Order: sequence, then C-alpha cells, then structure tokens
Amino acid sequence: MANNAQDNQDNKKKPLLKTILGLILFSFSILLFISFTSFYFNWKEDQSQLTYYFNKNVTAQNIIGKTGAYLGEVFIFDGVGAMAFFIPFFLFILSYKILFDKEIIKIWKLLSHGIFFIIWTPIFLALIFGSKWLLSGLIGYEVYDYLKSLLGSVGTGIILLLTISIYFILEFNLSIENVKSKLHSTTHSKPFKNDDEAIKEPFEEDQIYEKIKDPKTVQSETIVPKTSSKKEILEEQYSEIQQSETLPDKENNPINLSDINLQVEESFDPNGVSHTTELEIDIPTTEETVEDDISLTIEEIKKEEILPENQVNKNIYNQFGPYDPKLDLPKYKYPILDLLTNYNTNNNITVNSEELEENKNKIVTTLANYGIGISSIKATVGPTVTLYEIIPEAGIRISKIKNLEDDIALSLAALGIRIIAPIPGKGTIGIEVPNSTSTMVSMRSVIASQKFQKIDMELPIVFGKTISNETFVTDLAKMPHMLMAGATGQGKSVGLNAIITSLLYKKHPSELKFVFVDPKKVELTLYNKIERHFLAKLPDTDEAIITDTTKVINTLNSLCVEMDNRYKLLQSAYVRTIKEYNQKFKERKLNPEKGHRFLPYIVLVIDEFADLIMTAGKEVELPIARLAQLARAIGIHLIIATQRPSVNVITGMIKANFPARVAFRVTSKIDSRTILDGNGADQLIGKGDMLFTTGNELIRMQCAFVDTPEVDKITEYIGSQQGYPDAYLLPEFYEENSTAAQNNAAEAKRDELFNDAARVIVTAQQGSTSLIQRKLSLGYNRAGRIMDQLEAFGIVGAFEGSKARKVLVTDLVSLEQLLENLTP
Ligand SMILES: Nc1ncnc2c1ncn2[C@@H]1O[C@H](COP(=O)(O)OP(=O)(O)OP(=O)(O)O)[C@@H](O)[C@H]1O
Repeated sequence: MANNAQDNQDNKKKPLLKTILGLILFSFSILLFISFTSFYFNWKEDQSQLTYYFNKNVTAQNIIGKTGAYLGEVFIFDGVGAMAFFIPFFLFILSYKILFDKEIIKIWKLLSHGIFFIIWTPIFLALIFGSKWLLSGLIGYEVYDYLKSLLGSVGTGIILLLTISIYFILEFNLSIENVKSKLHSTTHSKPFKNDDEAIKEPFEEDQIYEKIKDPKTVQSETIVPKTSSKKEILEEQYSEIQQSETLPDKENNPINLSDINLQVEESFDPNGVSHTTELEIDIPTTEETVEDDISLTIEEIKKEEILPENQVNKNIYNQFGPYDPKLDLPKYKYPILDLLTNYNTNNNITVNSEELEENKNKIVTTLANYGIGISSIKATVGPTVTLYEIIPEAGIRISKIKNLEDDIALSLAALGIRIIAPIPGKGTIGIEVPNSTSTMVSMRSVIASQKFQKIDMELPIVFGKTISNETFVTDLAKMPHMLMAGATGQGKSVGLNAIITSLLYKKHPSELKFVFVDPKKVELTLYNKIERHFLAKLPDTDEAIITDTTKVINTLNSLCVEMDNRYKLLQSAYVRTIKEYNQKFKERKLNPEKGHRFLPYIVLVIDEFADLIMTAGKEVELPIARLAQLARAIGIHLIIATQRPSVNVITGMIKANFPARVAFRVTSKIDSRTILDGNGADQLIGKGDMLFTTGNELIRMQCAFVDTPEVDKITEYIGSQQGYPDAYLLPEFYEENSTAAQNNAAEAKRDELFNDAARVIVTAQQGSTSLIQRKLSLGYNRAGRIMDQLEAFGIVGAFEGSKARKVLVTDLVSLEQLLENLTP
C-alpha cells in the first residue's frame, strides 16, 4: 500500500518536473535569442564593458545586459558567428517537445544536421566574407584560415562544395539512378510537355464540369453555355478551389473537396451575353450535437513501416551499391605479364619463301602426276604449319585429292600432312604442310594479345595461335566441358597449364575455384601454392590437389552435392544460369540470410583420366557423367585429359557429354577417331600441334607454350598475396548406404563447436546456417560444414534450398541426451 502511494506521488511529480524543465529551456532559448539579436546592434559599445562584468556601475547596451553581451561575445564573436542562433532555436524546439510532447522537428535529426551546419557554415561564410567575425565567428575564420594555408582558397572552396554535396546526397538519397528515375517520373507525369501542346490538347469543357460539380447538387446547378470565355473563367475558378484545399482551418477541420458545393451562376443580358460569373462555395458545417461536448481524444496510431522483401534489399542496394565479390580480397593483384618468359619469338614467324616455293612445286607436280590440274594456289604461313589452299580445275573429284594424302606426304618427304577437302565455307581444298622450322608460340605473346586482353567472357581460355597466326580465345563456360587427349610427350600438360594460366590471368579468386585431380602426382602439384586463393577441396583434407583414387570418388560426389545445392539456389532465385544468379546476387536481390551466396565457377581438372577409370571404373564414371550432363548451368566445368583415348577410357556416356575436344598427337587413327570422331590427330606433328573442335569444324592450332618455371612464378605471385583463410570447401559427402560408416566418419570429424551449434539450432528451432554463423561468429564454410554434420547426426533435416532446414530435435533435453550418447 505504502509503495503504491509512493508510486502515485512520483507519477504526479513527473509532469510537474517536465513542465518546469520545459519552461527553463524555453526561457533560455528566448534569452539567448534576444541576447544574440541585441548583440548585433550593440556589440561595439558593449565589448569594453565586459572587463567590468561584476562592477554594478558599469552597464551594457544589450537588452539582456552584460550577460547578453557576454553570451553574444562567446557564441557569436569568438564562436561560430551567425550560426550561434541555432542554439536558441534548438532549445526552443526541445522545450516545445518537453512541454507539449510533440516534435516539431525530430530532435536527433535536428541536432545532427545542426552540428554539421555549425561546423560548415562559419567556414563557408569566412570564405565568402573574409574576416567578418560577426558572420563566421572567430572559430570559423580561424579554421578557414588554417585550411587556406593548407589548400588555398580554391582548394578550401572545393572541399566545402564537396562536403555539402555529400551532405545533400546522403540526406536526399541523390544517387545518379535516383535522380534519373525522379526526372523520368516527373517528365512522364507532366500533363503537357509544353505550352503549345497544352493549347493543342483538345480541352474537354465537360471535364471541368465533372470536376467541379458535386453529385449531390447536380439538380441545382446552373448550366453554363459553352463559350471560351466561360471556359477560362471556370478553369481559373477550379484551380482556385484546388488551391483552397489548403484553407486556413484545414488543419483542425479538414475539408474534403468533394464536400464543397459549387455553384456557378451567370446573369445574361437579353442578347444572351453573360456579364457576371459568380462562384459560391458551400462549406458544410458539422452538425452540432450534445455529443460534441464530450471530447474524444484519439491516440495517434503509430504505424511501423514494413517494406516488402525486395524493397528491403533495394534499400541495402541503395545504401551499399551492388555486391562486389572481389571485395573479399580487395588488394588482390592479378598476375603481371613479366611472370611469363619472353622467348623473343612473339609474332615473328619466319617465312622461308624458298621453302614455300619448293613445297608449292612439289604439290603441283604430285597432283599433276595423278592428272589433277590446279587453277590457283595460295599459302598461309602459320607458326608450325603452312596451309596451301588450292582450287582444282573444273571436273576434278574432291575424293580423288583426299586419297592422295600419303602420296603428297611422300613427295614432300614430310610428316603431319593433312588434307582438308573442302575447307568448310571456303570452297577450296587445304593441304597443311609442316614448316621445316616451327615457331614457338609463347604464352606471354597470347596473354598480351589484344584479343585476349579485351575479351569479355565468363571463363576465357587462350589456347594458342591458329594456322593463320591468329590468337585463338574461347569460353570454357560455353563449351561447357572439355576432353583432351594426346600421346605422351605431345604437349598435353603444357596445354592444361595454358588453360589454367589463361584463367588465372583473367579471374579473381572470388570468381573461380579449381578442383585438381592428379593421379600422376607431379603435373598439378605446382598449384598447391594457390590453395587459399583458387582451389576447392573437401573439408578435413590436408591436400587440395587430389592424388588418391578414393578421395577422387568422394570429391566427385561432393561436387554432385554442390551441384544439387546450387540448383536449389537457382530454383529459389527463379533464374536459369549461374550468370543470372550471380547478377541478381550482385544487385542484392537475393537474401544471404536465406542461404544465398555468390557462386564462383568451379573448374574440375583431371589429368590422366585413364588411370582413374582403370582403378575406380564405374565409381568415377557415374558422377562424372552426371556432372557433365547437368553442371553446365550452375558453373561447374570439367576438363579431362588422358593419354589413352581408347573406348574403354572415354566411354560413350562420357563422350556424349563432352562436346569440346582437344587432340594433341595420338599414335593411331583409332585413337584419333575416339577423341575427334575422325582422323587428323594422328597426323599432327607433336610439340603442341593440336586440333580443337566443339562439334563442328576442326581448328588446327599451335598450343601456347608455358613452362613449369613460369607456372611456378605465377603461383608464387598469387600464393604470396593475402588469400582466404582456407581453400573453398566443398560440401561433405558420405556414402549413402553405409550409415555406420557415415556416422563414424562424421564422428571422427565432428567440429569442436558441433555441440554449441546444435544447442543454438535446437533453441531457436531454426535450421539456418547463418544463425550458426552469427551466434558462434563463424565463417560461412565452417558453419555450413557444421550444418552438414548436424544433418548426418539427425539433428536437422536435409538442405531445402532457400528454406531453413527442419530441426528434428524438439527440445534441449532430448538434444543433451543425444549429445551424451554421441560422446565416446
Ligand atoms: N606448345 C608447345 N610448344 C612448344 N613445345 C612444346 C609445346 N607443348 C609441349 N612442348 C614440348 O613437348 C614436351 C612435352 O610436353 P608435355 O610435358 O606437355 O607432354 P605431355 O603430353 O604432358 O606428356 P606426358 O603425358 O608424358 O606428361 C615439352 O617439354 C616441350 O618441350
């Protein structure tokens, strides 16, 4: 009881205290205002009086006396000049809020804006008016003077302009797009584009009638004859009414325009000419009833603005701009050209005209010996091969020339002659003859080529130079998977390195990850150095480069899981390809809280595929075929290289899903057919001489040469830079049919924070990875891994795309029991 009485007392005191405080602040604001204003008129006379502040015989001119003069001196003269008026203004607003519980202007907003302008304006005034301290105050002038010594007047002006621009941009959200869209909307909402058009616009007088007449008073309305003068009058009157929407008592007595009865009356003289037009407005008065005496105060309903989801993201977009995945490693430097050796042979293909002439003669005579006449012959010299294009005389069968391949080779005494009859799209027959001295195509020359530098592709690969000495660039993302074959020592490893190097020169670590499988254990180990930048691996494996067959199977299956996960993400984002998905993510239209993330491309490179198939057979073939069939849309691309392109290695299932083929020299026609579905690879001359096809024509090329020390330098360059804490972690994969093995494996690898994460998830009853991330301050990968483990132990359900996983344990007690059972 005593307590209640005390509370009541307190409650009664509170409004009193508030009123007192409000009044004090109000008085202060008035005092300051009068002091400051008076200071401007009397400061000269009063300045000397201030030394005798406590001497009652000395008086000041200021209305508020010596104190007023003193306050003016401190705040205006020695302080911030005219901006000192902000202080009484602020106190006034504050007192109003305290007294009447109403905010004229939001206090915090006013304060923050005020602080900005208290700093900015005096400097600005000092810049414009110089040492007029009454305007800028001493502080404003001194700051300006200091800035001037540093930047000069122009520099200071620019800084001031910049700061005020930033202020307005932030305050009014003036991004270029916003301004554009506003301009756009205003131009579209303009009724008339210009005055002329307004005149041309057929004016419907009836529309005015419609607008101004109240349906209730239709009967009493006087019909106005349609003359242009009346039209104008009416128009004017209507606009007046519209303006009068802001009638003075609108605040307290809101009047609806439709409640206004409008009558237009005209008097006519006998000739029918109108003289006066009167406008009468009936403002309905509220009926006064007894109930009116009882006042009803309706508390203002505060509506919290809830934006739709896409709008929320839009705000984030407006605030932070597009998401840039490269900001993960903002200081990352792309490899420089000097890491590649300059072999000094760049574009200088030596044309040996004697050799060309000799070969031409031999071709012409050999063909003549078989009765084939030629009407013209043209040579295109490439780095390793020269293409002689011939147009046979009319009536010669093409197959006849094709059959002479061996005879021409014999007469030219050269290996690697290939006859293309006819050259697709040209109407000529091509005879490729190797040059006696071939020119090496250096990786440096192709990387530096304008074509590669300027190309805009998702995964650009520069292979080398074509027979006509053009740099050949193609997009792995479009291929979408590549099969590479070639006998040992013919340039396969160099080819793989060329592909990887091209990608490393063009892609940021956030955009691309490699999975390397290297059963030979030597070719790809160089790339270990870029593990934390560009490699992806299974969780809890030490080496990112996979050399062990069992791990290959797990990795491939894990990639299948990643593929499925990515498909779910794409599905929930309503997009069809990774490109669209990432674009949407960059535009912040996808919510990371719902599991969305930027998806890097994944390139799986398998060197020596034959070895894998021999040891693991179907176990690798199936996931590879699955990936090859489905992974194109979600950014997983496969490059498979093999020495032995025999049918038991490159099975029908694999072949069907790898449209892009690269063939270095192979030893038999059969191998050539397996890899290219035709002859040709057996006629290559080795050392990087290659054929490339994506299903249509065969392109002969000299592969760019990149040596191991060059690769070493590139990986060293990238590896020495700041990288991610770990390689990109692929999802965990457990074999489906052995739950025990699965549990054991998971048990052995349970994360230290597994129990904590389980508690977080069960408490919140929400299976979300980002929740674990937030509560336990973990990175996405680790949190994702823990989530997989929670699934393995039956604590949460399966991954469901953008939806949170189901939590299968309902309360903490059951969870603790489960965790206890798990502890060995
Ligand atoms: N594009 C090229 N330009 C010039 N020379 C090359 C090119 N490619 C390969 N060579 C030469 O051929 C050699 C063997 O190449 P590479 O190591 O790539 O063969 P490989 O097919 O991978 O052999 P293996 O299968 O035994 O590893 C290289 O050391 C190099 O001298």
